[in-house]
Amino acid sequence: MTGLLVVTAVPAEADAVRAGVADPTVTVAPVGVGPAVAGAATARLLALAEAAGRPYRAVVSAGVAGGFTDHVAVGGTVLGTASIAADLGAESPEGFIPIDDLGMPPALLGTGSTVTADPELLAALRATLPTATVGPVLTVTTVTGTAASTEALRRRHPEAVAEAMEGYGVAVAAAQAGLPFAELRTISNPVGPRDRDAWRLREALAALTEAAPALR
Ligand SMILES: O=C(O)c1cccc(C(=O)CC[C@H]2O[C@@H](n3cnc4c(=O)[nH]cnc43)[C@H](O)[C@@H]2O)c1
Repeated sequence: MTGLLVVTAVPAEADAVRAGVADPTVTVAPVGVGPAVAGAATARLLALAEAAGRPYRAVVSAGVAGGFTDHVAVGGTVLGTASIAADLGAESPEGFIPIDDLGMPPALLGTGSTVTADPELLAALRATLPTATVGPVLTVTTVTGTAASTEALRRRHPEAVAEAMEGYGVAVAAAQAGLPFAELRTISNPVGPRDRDAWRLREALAALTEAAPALR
């Protein structure tokens, strides 16, 4: 039976998702932190399943995230409409230039800096998680930790609801395998100046378990 592949960064997130998933066809795999390792590991899992004659039918990147608090509170649940590689591009004296605007040949860009969530998969998740906040989720390779970089991200992506470190990488792996993709996050901390005391990891992992039955 083909199933859904849910990838998390760390084992604690995978355990939280498994604790709530009821569907036996769902596979939950912790694949590592950051878009490169998560993307490569997801691509490998998809290829292995395909070679074994049991291809996955869709991929979800799940885990905790920082929330843009004008959109979502700590402890809240987020569904991504798109996963955006927010720091993929070039700096300039005039500001950040996304990779899409650097004039590269389209064949070198792949999906560009944005992968849109699969509309049907997103609609199914929204139907079972009606209170989730819905909007773009940024993928960053450096956790935002100053007021200035938070403001810069907000200016460039006013609709973004959260930032995390894997979604875009997982999304590219899914896109290259021709599979539907979505991102599900629960908020462990506000995006803003670094403050480890503001972290609510336990609450975010509990919220992940509560959201997990939607993964089916
Ligand atoms: O030491 C810190 O200041 C710090 C702040 C936020 C996150 C971290 C991590 O090491 C967690 C990375 C891990 O969790 C996801 N995540 C959670 N919150 C955020 C965030 O605000 N910005 C980016 N990623 C976040 C991420 O997907 C990673 O898997 C350390």
